[in-house]
Amino acid sequence: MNVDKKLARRYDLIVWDWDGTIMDSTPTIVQCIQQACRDLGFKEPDDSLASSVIGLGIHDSLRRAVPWIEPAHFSKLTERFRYHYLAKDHELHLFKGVRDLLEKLRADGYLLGVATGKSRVGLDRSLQHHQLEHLFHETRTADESFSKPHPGMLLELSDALQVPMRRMLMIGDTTHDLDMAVNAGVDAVAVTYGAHPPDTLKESTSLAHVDDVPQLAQWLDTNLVI
Ligand SMILES: O=C(O)COP(=O)(O)O
Repeated sequence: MNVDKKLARRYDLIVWDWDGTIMDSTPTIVQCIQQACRDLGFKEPDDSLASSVIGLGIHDSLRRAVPWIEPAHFSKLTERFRYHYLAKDHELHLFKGVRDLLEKLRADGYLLGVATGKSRVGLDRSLQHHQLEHLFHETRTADESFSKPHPGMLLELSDALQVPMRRMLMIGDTTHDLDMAVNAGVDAVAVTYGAHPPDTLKESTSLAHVDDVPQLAQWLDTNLVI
């Protein structure tokens, strides 16, 4: 490898959000939240409210999506959500072009990580199903670490891979991802093809907003090096 090129890199570690950034899962998560409410006879959140909570981890997500129900009902609601999500999990697909992009970044020598609101079991199942495990150096899930927007997952990735915050880049589709990056002092790029509407993302701090995977690849190609 060309030493000059290595020295000119702006980032060493690229941390990815999972749902809505790598995995095209927003509509499914929204439907499962709504179906879980219907199962139990609760008023369901509309699409916008249900989408807004994606990424916060299952417990915080449901509490924010369905604030009108008694706390005692949340464990049952969580169980119904999991039931519906598990039935659909294997039908979900990656956003077109993401696999190639991850493979290229890995081949170019970047460290790759995941910071997700998913559970460890859910992330590992998805990594395995899509045969992506070999691409990521470290992953963090909200149930084993900290929920977004707490910076804990990024701090742990920094520690585990020995990469300072200023050498990390976060890629995510929600304000929760971008706020986590701000709280950790990490640069971020927003993708607008996931759970949160572009207008909401544009109010958050990030280096750029990209509308699809080819645009993301183009942005990375130009901006990963100085
Ligand atoms: O809340 C979820 O399950 C999705 O989590 P993520 O968007 O942080 O990957």
